[in-house]
Amino acid sequence: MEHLVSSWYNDRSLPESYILPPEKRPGKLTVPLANNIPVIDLEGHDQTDIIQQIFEASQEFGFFQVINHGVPSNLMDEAMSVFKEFHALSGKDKAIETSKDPNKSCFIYTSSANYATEKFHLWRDALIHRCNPLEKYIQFWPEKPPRYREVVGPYTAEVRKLGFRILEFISQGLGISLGGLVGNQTLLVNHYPPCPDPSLTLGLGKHMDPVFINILLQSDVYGLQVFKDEEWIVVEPIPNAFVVNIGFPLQIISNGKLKGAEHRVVTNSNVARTTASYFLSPSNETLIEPANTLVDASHPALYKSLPYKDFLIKYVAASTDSKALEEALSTTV
Ligand SMILES: O=C(O)CCC(=O)C(=O)O
Ligand SMILES: [Fe+2]
Repeated sequence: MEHLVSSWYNDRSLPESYILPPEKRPGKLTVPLANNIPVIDLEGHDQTDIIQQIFEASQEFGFFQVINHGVPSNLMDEAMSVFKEFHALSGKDKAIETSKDPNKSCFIYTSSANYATEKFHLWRDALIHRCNPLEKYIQFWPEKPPRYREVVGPYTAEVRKLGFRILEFISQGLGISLGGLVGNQTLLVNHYPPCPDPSLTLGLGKHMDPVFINILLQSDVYGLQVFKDEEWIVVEPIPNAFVVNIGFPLQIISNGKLKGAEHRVVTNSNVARTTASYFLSPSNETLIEPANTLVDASHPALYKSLPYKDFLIKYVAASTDSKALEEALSTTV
């Protein structure tokens, strides 16, 4: 675990292997707050209104935030505390706590998971584990910090409910049913320590998520940005909100109606940032293809059809280059 950024970053300048080529550097670190992504109140409106707002945000931005979403705020705070405590453990403890499953349903990595082969590294450590069914996977989760399982069990159960509820709203907006297509449900706890030079590196490079949706707890530290109309816009931290984003498989299934938004994470030099992504992914056999009901003579299928497991192979091959992925899957090139 000697490579984990949190094991060595203190008092060091940025090692060369973290310096991005000029065209990949973050550029302006302060980006405009105007034109920010929509904040949707899940309590304050009738269902039709909520569906409409989610649909419009998913079309225009591929991103929105939700408030009054039903996940208790004390559970969100406690989960964030244990996530931070986990990343504050020694490298040795983190290695022990994430090696309980020989099938690797829980593990820790740094940068992009291709540490050994990548051209440059990213300023991030990540804990990842499966969440559902809970009885199957919880035995492989960390036992340090001592409250990890006790807090993260109920937290993931609540976020899962919220995720399915949002997927149902999206289903209704599209007129198709997505809930039955969900396979893996995964928690990814990202940690970005304070960085000696945020202008030269990134926490996460520009990417689209290869999942249906991500329900993100982003804490109170800025860092997440969305690429829209050739500009980076900030996803402002809002107390007790979740950030939701649409992944590329939903862009395909919706035949381009919804947007699998590109996003990235910038670092900062003052404080550590910890975030937790809860991914709802399609099952391996799900055909990732434009839904029949969304294809007609005036809306031809924009994408080829392939099972999710093969989609993932193409996703990995494109190595976060969304244009290459679009080209690999498009019917028109
Ligand atoms: O840490 C963040 O703000 C975003 C994380 C993210 O994009 C991801 O986990 O895919
Ligand atoms: Fe992401």
